[in-house]
Amino acid sequence: MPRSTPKRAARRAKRVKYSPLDCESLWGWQSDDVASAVDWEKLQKAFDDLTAPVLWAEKLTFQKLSQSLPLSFASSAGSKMPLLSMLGIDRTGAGPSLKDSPHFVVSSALMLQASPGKGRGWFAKRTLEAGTLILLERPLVAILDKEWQDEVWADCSSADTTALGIALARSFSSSLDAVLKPFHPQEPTRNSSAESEDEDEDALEGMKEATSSAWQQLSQLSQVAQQRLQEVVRLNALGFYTHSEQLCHNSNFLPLTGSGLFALASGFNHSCEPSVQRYSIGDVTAFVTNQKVDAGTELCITYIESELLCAPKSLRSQSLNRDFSCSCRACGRADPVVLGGSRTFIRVDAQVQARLALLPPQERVEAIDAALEGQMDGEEAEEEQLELDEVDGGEDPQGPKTVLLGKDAQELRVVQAIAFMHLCRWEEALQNWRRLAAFTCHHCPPYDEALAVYATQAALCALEMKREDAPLYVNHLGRTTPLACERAHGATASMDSGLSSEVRLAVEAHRMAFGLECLTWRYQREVEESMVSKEVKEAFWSRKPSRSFIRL
Ligand SMILES: C[S@@+](CC[C@H](N)C(=O)[O-])C[C@H]1O[C@@H](n2cnc3c(N)ncnc32)[C@H](O)[C@@H]1O
Repeated sequence: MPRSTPKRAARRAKRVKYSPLDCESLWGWQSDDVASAVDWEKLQKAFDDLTAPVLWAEKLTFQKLSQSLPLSFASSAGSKMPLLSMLGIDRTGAGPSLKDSPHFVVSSALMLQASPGKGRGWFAKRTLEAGTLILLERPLVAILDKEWQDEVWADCSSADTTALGIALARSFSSSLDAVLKPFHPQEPTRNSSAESEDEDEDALEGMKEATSSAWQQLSQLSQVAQQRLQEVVRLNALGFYTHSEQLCHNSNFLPLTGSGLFALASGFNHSCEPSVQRYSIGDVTAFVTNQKVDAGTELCITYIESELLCAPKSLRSQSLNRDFSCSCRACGRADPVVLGGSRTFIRVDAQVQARLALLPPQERVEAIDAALEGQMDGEEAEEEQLELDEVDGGEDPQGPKTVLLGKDAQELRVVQAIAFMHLCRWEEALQNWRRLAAFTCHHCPPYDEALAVYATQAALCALEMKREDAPLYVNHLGRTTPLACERAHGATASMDSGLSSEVRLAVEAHRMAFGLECLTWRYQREVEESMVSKEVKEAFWSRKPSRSFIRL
């Protein structure tokens, strides 16, 4: 794709109108029960309206997105809270003129307090059950990835935070100090550059030119203010990604991927064993406990991709790349596999997956079998030479030189499971989905969203197998006659006991990952675009147990 020149990018940036935001006037809702306080129907309808037109993503900007998705209340139980009061900051003005649209809904069980060795952090005031929605927040400012993808510097590793920094400076130019006040770091940190050594030099140069021209437009920003702003963004920005884990249609929502600065959520510290996970609907980001959290315990999220949490410690810390080393329980344990020195990692990224997807399904199945046995050739795999820190036990001379990390094996098994479904090999597909789910249960944080996705696909395959076995069903490749439909309904009633466990697992995993029951609207396209038959899709929805079914 042709990249625009820095001059053109700067001209375009000039045209975008940023409305200044003032933290004094921002407010939200504090409630004992966040999930019941929010008007989900309204949010879902607005999301559907936004994404329904064929070219909905054309010209979509963060500003348009945030204006399109309302955060409103279904119940009036709770109280209005100014943002700054939530952050424990005294307000200077005569008092906020609270604007109509709220920025967050936060649980009354949350408390921001000092966390030894980490600055501040969010703690639970009372015991929280797993699957509790504790915070729903939209960013103070954000930028969609598609808004800077044409820039010359788009390939630099810190491009997203640079873009966010510029957007922040433009939005808050009049009151930047006040806006940045609550954010870490209060003092400049040493490792202020996140640029990696192997960056493309042209891209880096382009980024420097473009950003310096953008900063020049913000002439009121002193060098010190610029540095503070860049640090705040680097250490607090959170990515958002709508429907990230979904397999069949996740690319439909790629334009909703971006980075934002969240005033309340930036109080969460990192752990490689996080007790809180997050998901987004556009820029509205939800935080949910994934385990029971006792009163007085700190609530942590992960700053790295959740798939990487099962990778060796040294890889986790390379990916973290912040102003601290993690000393969570997982980092205190020795890695189960001894790795040291130089290893070639087979990296299964989106390009590798796309290349595999181009193979006919049977060849794809075979290529992945070979890859899982460590025989992936350079055509299919991106190889990456990584120097690992020695971990306990030193280097194992017998150890493999080529390593396929668990998270990458997972990616391959997903592609293979989909290939099995293409081939109507439901039993093998089911085994893959179950294996994926089992790995997620053992190695990822509890109730990772991936589990809900794998369990959904497993349930669909199980239904499909049952359907093919049952003589009363017509083959899905043939036509369904009214008689067959009638008989099929009789058959599905008797299938309940055997299959409800697969479907129930999917529903339960989903309920816990999201902190609410939104299966139908969140997973509709995932199920609709799955390769199973129409009857199975209908059976899946009709078998969805009611809430009373679900043990929390
Ligand atoms: C988004 S802020 C989190 C809130 C921050 N502690 C505060 O006081 O505002 C991120 C910063 O918190 C600190 N931090 C987060 N997790 C940490 C951890 N596990 N150990 C030590 N410091 C941590 C680091 O300084 C990091 O750059």
